[in-house]
Amino acid sequence: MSRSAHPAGPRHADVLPEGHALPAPEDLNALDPKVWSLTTKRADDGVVTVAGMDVRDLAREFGTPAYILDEDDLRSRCRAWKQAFEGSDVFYAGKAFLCRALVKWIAEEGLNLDVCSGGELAVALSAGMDPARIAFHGNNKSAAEIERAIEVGVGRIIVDSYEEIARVAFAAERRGVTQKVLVRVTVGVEAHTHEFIATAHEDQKFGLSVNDGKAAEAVRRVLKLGSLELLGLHSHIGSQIFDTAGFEVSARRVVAVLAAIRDEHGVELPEIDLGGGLGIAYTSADDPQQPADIARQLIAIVERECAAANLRVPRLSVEPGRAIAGPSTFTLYEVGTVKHLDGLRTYVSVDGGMSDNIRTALYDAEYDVALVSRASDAEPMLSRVVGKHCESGDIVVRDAYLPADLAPGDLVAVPATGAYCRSMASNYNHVTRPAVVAVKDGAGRVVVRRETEEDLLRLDVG
Ligand SMILES: Cc1ncc(COP(=O)(O)O)c(C=O)c1O
Ligand SMILES: N[C@@H](CCCC[NH3+])C(=O)O
Repeated sequence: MSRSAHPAGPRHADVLPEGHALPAPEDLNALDPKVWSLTTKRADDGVVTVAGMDVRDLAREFGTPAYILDEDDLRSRCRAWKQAFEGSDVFYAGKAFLCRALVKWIAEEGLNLDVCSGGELAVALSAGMDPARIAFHGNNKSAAEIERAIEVGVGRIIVDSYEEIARVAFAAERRGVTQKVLVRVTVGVEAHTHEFIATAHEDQKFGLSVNDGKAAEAVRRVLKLGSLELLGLHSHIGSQIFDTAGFEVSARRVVAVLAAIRDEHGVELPEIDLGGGLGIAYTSADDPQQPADIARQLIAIVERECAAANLRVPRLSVEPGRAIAGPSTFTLYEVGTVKHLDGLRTYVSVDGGMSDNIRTALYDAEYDVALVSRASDAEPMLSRVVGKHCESGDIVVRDAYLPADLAPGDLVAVPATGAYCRSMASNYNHVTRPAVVAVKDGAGRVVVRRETEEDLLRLDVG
């Protein structure tokens, strides 16, 4: 199990015991390439740079906190997925992080896009994404969202309930079109990840169960409806997964359903989508799989299972989100206060918090953190990096070592925050959400601007 995603419940004692599991790193100035983006480096003067830009200049020009997105890193991950899944389709999962610049990058790199709300669809369309390359997800799409998706011609809708099958069929019929759909099936896999982000066990809201026959009934219904074309089946077992056994079981069970459909209806469905979920390294202790490895395993299983069932091999899709966006970005914060609690730990308060990264509070996620505006030879200091919110659970990094000479005004950065941080950001305490700054070849540009108080007040029309 990953250190970054584990079952809910207390994991750390408030005070780490003697010889605790978090040894101080040998070199506090080192940046582990596993968790930092491709072009992030510590220069000879001790200051960290990304895409050739000094983090102090980034802070001066764009303010803090800021999500600093390394465009070369993100694009190189798109390419790695595209190459690994040659002959299959890669849909980037926009829920991880979505903005217009990113839509353009993934489209240029040959990826398709998975959206799961009308809002995500709107961003994609406004960036000029070809609707035919969009897959529309969601367990409770509204009638208006379905209408719009069909009106603009999204390539596929992943249907998630009986009600939705009827709604999509009706909307397509009214428009006189045939809508391509996949049925989302629940294959009964207990993915090894945090319970909130596992999605293929029986007791949950997503999909239609294979075990209790609801998936088979959904297929029957879709096949009867002339305004729907059943492309195939979809399965997504969860997120931040390191153990690939879950993906393998899922692939095997989905192919078994294809065989059952062939036996019952005499049709061989042309596609399967095995979702996203590949874990990334949040700390040096995490050891994620590479896209090429996961591709090799999945393709081999699907081919083997199809051969055994005497089925044509369907076209495969995958939907990585975190594995593409996550490692590309670090959050840059300025230290505001450093509070030493005798015999306990040091609380380092930064100028953001749970409003820009809810993952620590929500999933007990673990992160790395480093002093980036200078190097330091000071002793390691057990620290908790906390935000500025009115809440004790406002923790960004639960346990980490920072140099003991850390002081207000220093810049610290938390790596691997490109996925599910800006996209889950909030305005708690009326804190404005940070900018996303894309850096490339020695230049930075704002791709999502920082919110202002004016933005907050614009919605307050009372
Ligand atoms: C249907 C679906 N596809 C893809 C993803 C992306 O997952 P991840 O970011 O873990 O790759 C998710 C989120 O878990 C999802 O629900
Ligand atoms: N938001 C979650 C993952 C959910 C994935 C979307 N189905 C996370 O930060 O890990």
